[in-house]
Amino acid sequence: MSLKTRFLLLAACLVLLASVAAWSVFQRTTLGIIEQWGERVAAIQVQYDSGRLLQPLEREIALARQLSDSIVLRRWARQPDDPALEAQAFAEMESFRRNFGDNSYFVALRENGGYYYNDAHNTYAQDRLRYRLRPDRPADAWFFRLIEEGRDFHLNVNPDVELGVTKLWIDVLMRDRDGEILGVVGTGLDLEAFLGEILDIQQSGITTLFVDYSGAIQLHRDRRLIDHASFIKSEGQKRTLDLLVDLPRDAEALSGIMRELRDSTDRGVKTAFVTVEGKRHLAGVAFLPSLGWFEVTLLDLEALMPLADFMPVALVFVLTLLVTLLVFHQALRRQVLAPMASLETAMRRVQTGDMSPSQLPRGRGEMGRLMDHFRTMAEAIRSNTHELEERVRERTEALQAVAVRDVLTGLINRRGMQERLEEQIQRSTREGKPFGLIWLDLDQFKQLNDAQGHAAGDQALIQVAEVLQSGLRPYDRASRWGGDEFLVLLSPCDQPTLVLVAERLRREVAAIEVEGMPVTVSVGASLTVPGDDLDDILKRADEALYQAKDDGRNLARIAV
Ligand SMILES: Nc1nc2c(ncn2[C@@H]2O[C@H](COP(=O)(O)OP(=O)(O)OP(=O)(O)O)[C@@H](O)[C@H]2O)c(=O)[nH]1
Repeated sequence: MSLKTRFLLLAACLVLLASVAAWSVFQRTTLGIIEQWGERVAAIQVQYDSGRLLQPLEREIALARQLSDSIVLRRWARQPDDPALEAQAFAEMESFRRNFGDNSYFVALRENGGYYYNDAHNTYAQDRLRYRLRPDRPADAWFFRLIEEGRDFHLNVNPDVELGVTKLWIDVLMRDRDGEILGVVGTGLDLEAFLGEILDIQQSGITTLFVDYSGAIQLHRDRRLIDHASFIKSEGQKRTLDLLVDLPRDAEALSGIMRELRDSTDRGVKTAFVTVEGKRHLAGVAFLPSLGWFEVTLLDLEALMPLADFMPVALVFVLTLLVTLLVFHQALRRQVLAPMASLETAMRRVQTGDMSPSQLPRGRGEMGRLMDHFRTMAEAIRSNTHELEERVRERTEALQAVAVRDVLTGLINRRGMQERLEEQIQRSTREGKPFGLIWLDLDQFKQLNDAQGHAAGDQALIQVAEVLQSGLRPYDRASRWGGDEFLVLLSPCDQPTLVLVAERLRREVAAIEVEGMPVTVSVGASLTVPGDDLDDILKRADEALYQAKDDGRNLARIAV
């Protein structure tokens, strides 16, 4: 796997890891924001709804209390059959009827069990005694229970059997001076109208409801959930808050909050997260001591502040990560991968022996230093290699020179002469110019060796070489062909020159004397003709030399 792939994989893994971590932090943070916001909204909503409920109710309750305190009414309650007291009481009740919000009242007397009622249309002006309350009739149980429990004030949601409507009844006990209960008075508010005013607010995601001490639902937008005449029912029969929440622990939490609020003087709002119909809700609970009720506001957090609203933030985050990855990739490519690729190419060139200077980019930091080091190293290798090559060339030339030189005489040897002859034949063929070859062989050299010793023989050879060397033109060449034989190359050359030089060389050698003994040579010379190869010319010169030997030695013979 290449470095680039590995780095990108690593970067992708890191980005992925960072994304997961960031997503979880993002979710937690947004959830935290939503929760904090929800708690504040719940508190405001609860206070707002409580205000809306209490404002109209408190007025009605105050009026009902005034009615229960009426001296006229109390006097009549003790003697309901007294027509004079009844007339006064009816007049009093009539004035209250006009003041009640629903323009209706009820008075239920303990003395005669009479239930008196008149409505907004003054329907029962002549027939206010609607019926007699009976302990054995379930519909009248509220009256007997209130008296039994001695509850001075109670709100009761219950159908009006007579009228066929459901009302929110404000029940207030009427007592005489020594506290004896005379009956129950109050008014009934049309539940539909009341709910329409207080709870039927179309605010999606917000549900407000009111529950009594025991958690039984008293007011709810969904009428089916309202628990009628809760206070006369046993625990298991009531429609309570537990029905709304999905989990038992949520119901327990809400009960706990209600207990806490009821038992403390803190009139604030307490909140808890609950699940309603599978959705997470924030429940705000407040206690309304004047009613003995609790207000519960359920906020559907997902509906009020959908997590999707935070998506642009998430999108910006993801885009930032992608841009970071891109920038990282670009930076990696520019600052590491590209210089490394150039470095690798340069190294490969050095590896293959290409020592020409490499075009490496100038870098900064570690990469720049690496480039500089490589440049210095390549330069050192280049100069060392050059020096080495130079030495090898010199040594080779020296070896070649030694290989073609005769150690004794200092002339070029047979091999050196052969090379020159090859070159000369090619040039002569190319230029069409002949060259001359003179072959010299010492006469009776064996005798000199035998008579004067080998060193004297060597001396004779050296002196002959000196004669040849000094008697030639700069572009002619003399060589020791082997033993006591010498070969002289004359180029350029013509027949007269060949004859002249061959004779001169023979004559000059003949002047040499070693250890008192004369040294002579026999000479065979030949001039090349077009088309000659080396063997042809050597053969002709050799034949001329033999001729000189045959003719008596110390003679020069020219081949024709
Ligand atoms: N001192 C010495 N003698 C050498 C050297 N190389 C060859 N010789 C001798 O040279 C002699 C050559 O003899 P030959 O060419 O056979 O005959 P020659 O005595 O010269 O007689 P001709 O050539 O017929 O006149 C031999 O005795 C060799 O030993 C050398 O480097 N130094």
